[in-house]
Amino acid sequence: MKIGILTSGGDCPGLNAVIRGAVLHGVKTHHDTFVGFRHGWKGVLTNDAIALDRTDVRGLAGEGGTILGSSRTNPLDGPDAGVATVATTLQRRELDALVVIGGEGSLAGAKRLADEGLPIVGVPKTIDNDLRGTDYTFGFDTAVSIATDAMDRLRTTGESHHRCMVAEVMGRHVGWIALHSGVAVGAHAVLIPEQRVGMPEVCAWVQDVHERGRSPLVVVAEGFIPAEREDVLAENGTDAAGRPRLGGVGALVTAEIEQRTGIETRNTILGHVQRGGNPTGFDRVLATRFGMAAVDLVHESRWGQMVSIRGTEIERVDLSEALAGLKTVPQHRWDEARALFGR
Ligand SMILES: Nc1ncnc2c1ncn2[C@@H]1O[C@H](COP(=O)(O)OP(=O)(O)OP(=O)(O)O)[C@@H](O)[C@H]1O
Ligand SMILES: O=P(O)(O)OC[C@H]1O[C@](O)(CO)[C@@H](O)[C@@H]1O
Ligand SMILES: [Mg+2]
Repeated sequence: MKIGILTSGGDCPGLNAVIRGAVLHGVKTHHDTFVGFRHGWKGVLTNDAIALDRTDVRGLAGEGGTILGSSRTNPLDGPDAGVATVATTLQRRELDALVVIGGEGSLAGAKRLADEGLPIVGVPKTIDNDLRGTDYTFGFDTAVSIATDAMDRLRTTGESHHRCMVAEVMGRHVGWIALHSGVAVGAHAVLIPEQRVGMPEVCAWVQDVHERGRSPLVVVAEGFIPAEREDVLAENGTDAAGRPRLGGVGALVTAEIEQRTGIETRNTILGHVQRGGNPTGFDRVLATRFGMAAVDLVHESRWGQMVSIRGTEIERVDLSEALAGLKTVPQHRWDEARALFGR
């Protein structure tokens, strides 16, 4: 078969490992040939693709970023977009299938195109880990590991100066990165989009820890909304796709803590560092298995499905199941973490 691949949405450690897994498995097992579309859906709309052979994916398992480039282009929106344009590119390239590696936005586009009869399968990616239908997305483990390492460092400098340290991590709609990295470093407060917490409560936790002689560490997800506010903090305009650019809630939390407790406090925004660099061993293995399984999905003509992991097994689910709302942090996981805050 002749198969197209694209990477779409925010990049994520492990994208290259998926591409490598798909190409190696397809070439070795099924004698497939591959092309990679450049810059996500944009490459499909403009018919911009490169051939991908075994030699092109050599050594890619551990490399961050994506050799294909990524974008937040919508395949169905705009004068040069639409089902017909995508179908024409697939025909011109004589492709039997398209593998879309993306988050919930990119896969929503993939589903709509598959519903129109195009031969498309999905691979779930995002550092946010917010896709349903899979226990994990690759990239999440790497982001947690980077955030954990950074916050271990914040703790030592915080202790030296007996300061409160605030770390803002990614997590647009969900708090998985904040929760896992926060628990990993023994944070004294973890603030996530799913839970409305007021600043008096956060300050009480901080004060308790400070009085015990420790340096408080507060982890805050970029999408956290303090109970005193109505909306998420997004004062940096919008991105190219028109989405509000988040960020800044760490500074707000820092200012509130200093003002209400008088404890000297410093803010650090981890930002895109969490998405860069080499994937962890866990993510390399998951991404490789996802890439291989996506090719099997193609050979079974399972259009409109994506690969997923349940426990230790790779499975397949309908995109409709994966896209039926975001996978948020459940209440019991928050309660577990919260039990360790404060006194
Ligand atoms: N329902 C939809 N149908 C078609 N395209 C969509 C839909 N929703 C979003 N998109 C397109 O998909 C692009 C990528 O979505 P988004 O920016 O959420 O990234 P993602 O693939 O979810 O990855 P991540 O959120 O991890 O960065 C959006 O910029 C938009 O152009
Ligand atoms: O790279 P950009 O466009 O600034 O997007 C940042 C967003 O992408 C993510 O990293 C992944 O969805 C979010 O956590 C974050 O809000
Ligand atoms: Mg998204």
